[in-house]
Amino acid sequence: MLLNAVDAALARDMAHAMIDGFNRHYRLFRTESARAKHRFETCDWRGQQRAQRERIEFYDLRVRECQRRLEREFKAGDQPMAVWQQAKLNYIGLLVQHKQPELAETFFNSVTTKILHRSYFHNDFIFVRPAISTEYLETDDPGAKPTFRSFYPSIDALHATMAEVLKSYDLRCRFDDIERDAQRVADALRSELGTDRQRPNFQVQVLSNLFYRNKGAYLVGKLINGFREVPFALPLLHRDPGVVYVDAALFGEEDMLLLFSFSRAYFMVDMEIPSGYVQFLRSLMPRKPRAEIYNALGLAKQGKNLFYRDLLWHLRHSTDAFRIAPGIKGMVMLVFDLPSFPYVFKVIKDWFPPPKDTTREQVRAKYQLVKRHDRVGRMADTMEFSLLAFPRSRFDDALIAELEQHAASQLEVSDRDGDGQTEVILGHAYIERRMVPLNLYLQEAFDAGPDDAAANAQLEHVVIEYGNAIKDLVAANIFPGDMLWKNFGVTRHGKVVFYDYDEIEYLTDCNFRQVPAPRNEEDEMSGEVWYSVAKNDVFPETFGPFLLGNPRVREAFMRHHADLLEPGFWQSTKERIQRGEVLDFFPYGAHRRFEFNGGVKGAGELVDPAAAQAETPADRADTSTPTTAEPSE
Ligand SMILES: Nc1ncnc2c1ncn2[C@@H]1O[C@H](COP(=O)(O)OP(=O)(O)OP(=O)(O)O)[C@@H](O)[C@H]1O
Repeated sequence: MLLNAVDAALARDMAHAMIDGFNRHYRLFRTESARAKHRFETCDWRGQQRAQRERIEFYDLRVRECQRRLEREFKAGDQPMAVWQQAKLNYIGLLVQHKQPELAETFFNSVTTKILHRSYFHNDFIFVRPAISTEYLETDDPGAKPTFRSFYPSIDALHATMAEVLKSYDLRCRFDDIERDAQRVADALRSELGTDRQRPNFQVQVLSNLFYRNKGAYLVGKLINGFREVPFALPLLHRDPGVVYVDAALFGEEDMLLLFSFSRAYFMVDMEIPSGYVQFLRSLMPRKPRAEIYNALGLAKQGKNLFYRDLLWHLRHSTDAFRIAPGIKGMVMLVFDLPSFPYVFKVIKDWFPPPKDTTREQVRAKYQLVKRHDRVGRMADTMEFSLLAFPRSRFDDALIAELEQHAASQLEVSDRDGDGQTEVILGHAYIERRMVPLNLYLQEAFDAGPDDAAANAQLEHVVIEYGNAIKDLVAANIFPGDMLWKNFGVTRHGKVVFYDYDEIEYLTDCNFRQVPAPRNEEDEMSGEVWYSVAKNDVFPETFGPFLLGNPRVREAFMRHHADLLEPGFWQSTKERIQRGEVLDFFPYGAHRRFEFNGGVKGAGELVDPAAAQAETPADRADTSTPTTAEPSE
């Protein structure tokens, strides 16, 4: 439809206002991410954590600002479809030379749906698929570093190249001993190559900016030898304030997946061309969806947008049915999944049976707390959706009955968009990665019987992991509240991760108490709690009966984690946090540290099985082993 001159100018101005809004957003996002370097250099750990938390809010603030401007200056909500269509076309024109076109498209969607959602439920104005390609995008700024850089060492002089690489980041810190670190990294790289001979195409490629998270900076790249590519990441830590060293060399897709896990805080990286970073990272982790990579880089809305596209695509190419998730049903959350898709969908129930004493708002606040908190590799990240629509034909009847019974307020079964298909529309839902519920995982080991060595090893491993998960959460100031096995899941890497957030509290808000001695025989024989209990009182000695009914589990647990049943452990951790200690949680075990094993991958596992399991050595070794996570103050 042709627009008159006034409307054409309006559409053009709307597109400009929209891109101004996005550019302001990305400038602030990038500046905050770039400042991570200075915070790392000056050991400003509290500042780093604060910035990580606060950056999460940036997007919604900028979307609201832009929405207000469009409504105020252009009465955008009242404009006819033709103006919106033209505004979108103009916007596409503005993205042709843009360096973050995919993010700008998502921003357009966010602002547009906010303004138009009341007027048009079904609208054609958003970017359902990308209009602008991000392929081969690179910086035009002659002074800027490209997204990644290549170095061409010889296999025997790898250490010299690695020293050059380490220096190239211009960190305003002194390396403790750069020659030693470069040598260690070169040795580790060579040992990864094994007996492979050097091929003509032998190079090291590294992303041009470091990845910052909490107390660490990570150099990410790959070694290429002929057709073989070895992904690697080098964690840099401070030995003393201002003196840094390379703590370990992480290799291969599995190590990268742990580094970029959905259960950790988002990285801060200064990226002019985020799609270039994503593409490079994807070459290191081909099985990780791009949605999750964007998430890990703190670009959560892009992650969510891509996830939703992946979900629609998956639905289009699968035929299985949504079903109630395996495991023990929640009292607060109704959980379902699609067997062919590796995520679960969680809807808050309309009411909660006793002893649950919470509200929908409180549950949402707890999920929000987790989103903003450092998840330390032990809490699953969630994406929050409203008005999620699925074809009714993909739901089994038992699940619909369950939704009608427990979450009717969130359920609509209708053909709202008038396309002739009945849909299930959920008012609000969380989506998170699917894991194997720990109770089911343990049951498999029980079913195999006590003589099955593999099952015994599996049992021991997850019991150790379970205790480690709790200790990590506790060190991060999180009291999980409900620690039953069913509230934890086991990831593909055998890691135990917590996912039930409705009862979590800050550790510092809890009061850990010893069970008082019985006053008389009546107290002693009483099956009831005879002593007074205040709201946030916790009695660690009472955990045992709930958790350790199975003798095999009990035996393994008591061998590794008996301290969890003593109030002293909890109290002393609480005191450390109250003293202001900032602990960090590193995405690799103690056995991977150069100073622990000389940098040889796989060595050390035999030295101390418990430490080898541990990904955060400091926190459970607060007394003995050298640590990677040291208190900052
Ligand atoms: N990420 C996940 N992967 C696999 N299964 C999951 C996941 N999250 C939840 N579940 C399944 O759904 C069940 C209920 O989930 P969740 O613990 O979040 O609900 P809840 O209502 O908060 O539980 P509770 O009654 O213990 O408070 C779990 O016991 C588990 O079986």
